[in-house]
Amino acid sequence: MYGKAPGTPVSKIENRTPASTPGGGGSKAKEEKIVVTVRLRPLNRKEQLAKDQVAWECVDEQTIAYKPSPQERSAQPASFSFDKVFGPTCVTESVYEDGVKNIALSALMGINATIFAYGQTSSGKTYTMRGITEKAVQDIYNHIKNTPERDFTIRMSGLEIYNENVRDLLNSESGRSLKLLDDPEKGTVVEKLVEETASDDTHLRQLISVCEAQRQVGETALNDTSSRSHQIIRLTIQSTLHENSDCARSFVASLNFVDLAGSERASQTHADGTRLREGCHINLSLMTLTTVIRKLSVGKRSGHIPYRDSKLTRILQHSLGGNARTAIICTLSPALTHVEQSRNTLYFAIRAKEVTNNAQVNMVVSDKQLVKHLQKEVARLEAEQQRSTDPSSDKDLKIQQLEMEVEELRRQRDLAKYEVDELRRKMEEEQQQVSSKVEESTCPSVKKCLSYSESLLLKPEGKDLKRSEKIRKMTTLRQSMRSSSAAPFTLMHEIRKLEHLQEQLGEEANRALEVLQKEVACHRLGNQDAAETIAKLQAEIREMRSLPQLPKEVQIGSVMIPTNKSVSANLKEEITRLHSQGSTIANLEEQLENVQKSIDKLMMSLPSNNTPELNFESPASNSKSQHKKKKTLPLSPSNSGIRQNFIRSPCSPLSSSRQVSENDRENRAPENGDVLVSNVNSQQEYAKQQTTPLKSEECGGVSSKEGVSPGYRRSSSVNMKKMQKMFQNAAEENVRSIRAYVTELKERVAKLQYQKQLLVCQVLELEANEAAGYNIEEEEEEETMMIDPVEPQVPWHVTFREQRQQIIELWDICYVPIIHRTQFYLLFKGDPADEIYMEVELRRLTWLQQHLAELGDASPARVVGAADEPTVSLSSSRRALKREREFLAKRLTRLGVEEREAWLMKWDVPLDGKHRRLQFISKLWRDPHDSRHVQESAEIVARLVGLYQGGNLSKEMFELNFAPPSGKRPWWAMEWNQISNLLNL
Ligand SMILES: Nc1ncnc2c1ncn2[C@@H]1O[C@H](COP(=O)(O)OP(=O)(O)OP(=O)(O)O)[C@@H](O)[C@H]1O
Repeated sequence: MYGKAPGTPVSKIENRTPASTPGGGGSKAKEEKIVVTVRLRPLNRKEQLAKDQVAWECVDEQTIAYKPSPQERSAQPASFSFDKVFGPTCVTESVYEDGVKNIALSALMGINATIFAYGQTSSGKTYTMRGITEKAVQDIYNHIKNTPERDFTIRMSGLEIYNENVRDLLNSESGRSLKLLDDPEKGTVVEKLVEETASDDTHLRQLISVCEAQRQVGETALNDTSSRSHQIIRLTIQSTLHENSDCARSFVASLNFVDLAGSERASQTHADGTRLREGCHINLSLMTLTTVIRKLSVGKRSGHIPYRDSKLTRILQHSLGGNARTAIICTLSPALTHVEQSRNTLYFAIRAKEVTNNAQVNMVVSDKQLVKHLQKEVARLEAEQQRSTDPSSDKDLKIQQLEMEVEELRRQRDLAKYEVDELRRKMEEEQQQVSSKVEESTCPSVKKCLSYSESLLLKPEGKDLKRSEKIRKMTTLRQSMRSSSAAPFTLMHEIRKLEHLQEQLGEEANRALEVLQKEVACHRLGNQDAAETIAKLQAEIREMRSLPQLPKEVQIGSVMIPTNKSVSANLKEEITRLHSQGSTIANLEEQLENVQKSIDKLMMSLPSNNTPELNFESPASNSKSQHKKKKTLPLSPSNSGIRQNFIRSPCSPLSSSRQVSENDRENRAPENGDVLVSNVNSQQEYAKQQTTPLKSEECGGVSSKEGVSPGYRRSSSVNMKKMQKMFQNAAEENVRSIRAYVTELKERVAKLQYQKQLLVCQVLELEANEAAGYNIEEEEEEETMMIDPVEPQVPWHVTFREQRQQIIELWDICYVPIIHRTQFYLLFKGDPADEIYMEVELRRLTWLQQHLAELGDASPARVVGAADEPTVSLSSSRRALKREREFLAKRLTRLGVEEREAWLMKWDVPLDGKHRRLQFISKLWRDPHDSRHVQESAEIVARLVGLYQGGNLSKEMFELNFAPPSGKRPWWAMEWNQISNLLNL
């Protein structure tokens, strides 16, 4: 998973700075120099036994200084400064705490981190990295324990690069070399590398120790357990806020612990065979690492950075000038014998200090998290929209209120019904009493009056009886009654009043029901309970209204108004009794008023008052059956014209709205209520109703025929069925529109969801493109910068020294003939004009070294198209070098005896040895890390081959014109294009 982790899927990364980013966190990518620390170990046992001297001392917490011997006059710098320097007495815990902890723990916050140990063999890299890894694991799990709000996942993998082969340390049995793949999103990926998820810290430690056990270790002269490979332990740490949180993103970062193999000299490690080959590979990759660091140290625009020249730099590309925080611990041996190696390590460290990284917080959104988050969001939006548009919650409340109102109405109705019954009963009793009394003592005039009245009431004139005549007769009757006695009239009046009250009550209840029904229909569509309640209530009210009314005909027709005093007194008594019932009536009125108020309140609470007009027309064919209903349910509002004069709820808006003007009443045909005595069953009445457009049906019925005036229509009776139908239709329409709206809302939510997904996809695509674009740009930049390099910040003489050192080491590794070395060494001494020669030599050697490392002792390659060109392989080079040394040994006589012996003594060659010359010559150019030795070797070789004589040294001999070779030349003197051919580039 190497590719997965450092380059956490680029398309899913978002640059964010969490509140608690270690190291202060910056916005987006944060530029930061690599942190470089130096650790000087104590002299080890071998060094102590060899009575080696301590060559270095830690001057302060940031400075390490070379301690030259009194007789030594070195041109090399004496002290070096770094972020932190740890002396021989410092424990690993301090190195961790003060040097790398901060960087290691960045990985917990989504920032990639890498910790390297670099140094010569046996300087203490493995020793240091073990301790550092252990401390970091401990801290990581402590952090996890103290951060319960996040879920952490730690995956671990381990690999080693041995002889430029990548091996899986968690799956070493496979034994095969893993391939490196280039993923445009993830960077370099190690194919099929095993990655284990650590269940806890103990498990993680076990996994790490498995890796360490699998690592290639060998014995060398300097270290019994020398690491022969570069080891990389990688932890991938991912953390997410808990499920219930709204955050859909996770931090993800990799933390690399890199224990490099030590740089070493074959002569010091006495490497041979396998060790020599290992050393060759180790040095090659360390050389590339050095070159990468050197190039990065002068700025990323300093040209091509050769990450791809070694597997180590390829895998760690992110950590070297990329998206990671990096710490390098350079380990040093204090021994004087290793001073040159230590110095080289310090030069490397100084370079590394200049490298800038761009670490950023890596956040990923997993598909699962994204879907979950979007689902939540959609649900939230749906709920929000429903709340704002669908009044169902209010509706429920209103339905509840309505149900309570219905209940209250029912109660009041029962009460009213009971009181009406009571009244009716009492009235009947009164009636009987009065009748019997009147019969006993009726005077003829009264009888006449009553008979007149009776005839009037019982035999109505029909439609040709003019209203004015009727009124006139009524007035005459009343006047005569009044003149004879006011009591009977008052009684009659009271009776009418009572009757009217009853009717009014029914009417008001009827209206209330209409309103209620509308309400319920509107607010609780399809609510069976409410519909049933209403139907029941309606039936009950019908029943109440169909109760035998105060029988007007009988009541009035049989009344014999008494003329004598006793009768009058009796009547008065009765009237008083009736009056005493006023309170009952008042109660009724009050109750009605309450009902009215409740209804009014309901009306007010309606969302809108645009109640449909009750304008229903019935087909004529229905009129007969409707008429029948009318007989039993005479309580329609249209019947209340005159009754309004008796009782009116003064504060009822409904009542007032239904007021019919006196003129209207005068101009229309008489209604049921207009006649004092009516036989609604009579054919006449039936016929009258059939022809009167104003006739309407009670409770179920009709209204009128076509052509009636709107004003009248409004007051026409309500066809309940039709009304129900209409309400039902309206309700269905409402349901339809609400459904349509809900569907639209759902569509909008779906669209929103889709748009969101689209957006996420676009963002991912954009990021991917950006990542790809960045790489292209980077490549282009690299190309451009090769043509137009930016001024290096490091002074030329420093660069020159480093390059020369690299060249010298490469000569050694590649078995380059020593005469060539000598010539080059003596010619190029740091003149700025030499830069190009240095660069070419370095490149040429680097490629040769790589080629030789790959080829090993296999069949030598031949220059393409040139059968007579020299061939190259490690063994052939070694043989050629041997021949050259033999040649030089013969020339040793060119030195004077004295001088020769002095050299032999200086280089510990016995003066009387049989092969002393060859022995001496074999020591030439043997230690590329010892500058004094290199200098002396060059001087001697120059003397032996006469390089100083005749000024035969010319820079041009190191041709740069890349022209095809003329004639045979040694392979090491080939031009660049020849080497390219050789290497099949
Ligand atoms: N700071 C130290 N204090 C005490 N002993 C140390 C210290 N550093 C290293 N050593 C010891 O020195 C020896 C060599 O150390 P180590 O194996 O870590 O070196 P190395 O740099 O990893 O070598 P190589 O590159 O050959 O693997 C070991 O025995 C180790 O215990």
